[in-house]
Amino acid sequence: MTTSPSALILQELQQAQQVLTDFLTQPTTVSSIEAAAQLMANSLKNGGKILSCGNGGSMCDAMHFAEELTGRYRDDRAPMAAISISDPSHMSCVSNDYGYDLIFSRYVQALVRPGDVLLGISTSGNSANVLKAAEAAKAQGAYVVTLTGKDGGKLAPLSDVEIRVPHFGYADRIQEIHIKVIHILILLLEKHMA
Ligand SMILES: O=C(CO)[C@@H](O)[C@H](O)[C@H](O)[C@H](O)COP(=O)(O)O
Ligand SMILES: [Zn+2]
Repeated sequence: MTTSPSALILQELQQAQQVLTDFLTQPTTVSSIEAAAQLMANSLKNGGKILSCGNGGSMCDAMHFAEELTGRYRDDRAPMAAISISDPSHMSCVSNDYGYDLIFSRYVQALVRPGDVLLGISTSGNSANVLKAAEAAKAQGAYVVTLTGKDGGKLAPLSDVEIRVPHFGYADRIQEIHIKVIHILILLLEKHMA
């Protein structure tokens, strides 16, 4: 029996609601978002910057995060120092010459300085290029904030602050929460920096 479009729509929305409820009731959720915003604000106040990275939809989230800091979120305010690792010419060069796993870490090595923050986004917590970026950031003396899913994967132990969506299904449900967290982080950063 095939599912009707209306049943499918309801099923998708209800599942999204359940994933949000599970995230809300997870004991670490509020404190981890608060800690991530504090870490980022301290870095910016000390002249640092935030780099963000991820694959596929999570690259779009990394770009979304950075552009709302350099550009604008809700209201007018001073720009904040953030950049997503998403330059296609850099990514094609590094994947062609060194391998796809190094596209983010090489950028981190080039630009990240002690006290900066890397925001690594991975729904599985296991994408090799995000893991290598986190390792490179730590080696440069920077902090690592992560948005993960499932059990946090190998990215969890590399994180100074991990914000995890404990959903074990498809990536899209996890990403839907990640974008909410990204907007909350920006809201908190604006309060810290005001
Ligand atoms: O946007 C989506 C799924 O919603 C996809 O493009 C997804 O981001 C890609 O499959 C990524 O490669 C998944 O990587 P990750 O989240 O496991 O690190
Ligand atoms: Zn998607």
